[in-house]
Amino acid sequence: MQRRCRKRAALRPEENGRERAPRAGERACNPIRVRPFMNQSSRYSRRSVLSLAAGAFLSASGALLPSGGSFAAEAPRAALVYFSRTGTTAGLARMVAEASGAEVFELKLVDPYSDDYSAMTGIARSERSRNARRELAKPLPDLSGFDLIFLGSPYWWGGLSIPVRTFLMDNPLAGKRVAPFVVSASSSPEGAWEDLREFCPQARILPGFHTVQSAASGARGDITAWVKSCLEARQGL
Ligand SMILES: Cc1cc2nc3c(=O)[nH]c(=O)nc-3n(C[C@H](O)[C@H](O)[C@H](O)COP(=O)(O)O)c2cc1C
Repeated sequence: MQRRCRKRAALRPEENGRERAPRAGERACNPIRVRPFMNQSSRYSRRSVLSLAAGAFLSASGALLPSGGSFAAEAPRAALVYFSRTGTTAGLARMVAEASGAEVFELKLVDPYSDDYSAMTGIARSERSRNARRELAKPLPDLSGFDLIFLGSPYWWGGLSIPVRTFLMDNPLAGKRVAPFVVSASSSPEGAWEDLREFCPQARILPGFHTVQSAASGARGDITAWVKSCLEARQGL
């Protein structure tokens, strides 16, 4: 896992931040496709009806499958919510989605920030100091059917980005397991984990993943291992 930790005093944006324009296709995350359980032309033999009935009974009674997972734990109930301004978090989100099969929701702004870093960074800093919101474009993710939420954000001014903070103000993810991943130019991610504890006091926050921007494109191995640990944590609860 990529970690480059500095003291909190160093949690400031890089003046000549090494942001870059998103690469072609970087925002195109693929939502999971759910295969229908059975197609219309399937024939319901007596045997298949019996095994369906047995499955329903075992599921209702919470019995375990031979693999060790319960029927409920087999269902894809992971979602991925992220914001990315210049594409780095989006690239990580794509890796997380591929490793987890999570359904992907990208947060977008009604009034996006300027592409010019120096023009927008002071605005974001002021928003953070005022605990201000930045309105999100609809439709917003409906996470009611999910129990594990991968949450991706760039690191802004010592914490989560304003759009992710805005999302959490309205969606504190109570009762969910939250698996955060954060990318910064150089700072330690501690402020992001602190934000999460503040905004999601009733969520179970799993150990997060952090990388610096310059290492993000090479993080596939580390982030895939992290996703696996989050999925295992989900099954154990
Ligand atoms: C408003 C703003 C504030 C930032 N603050 C920090 C910071 O405190 N520490 C840091 O290391 N990087 C900081 N950065 C750099 C971003 O974390 C970094 O460029 C990140 O990769 C951007 O992710 P994205 O491409 O998904 O938008 C900041 C960037 C912006 C735009």
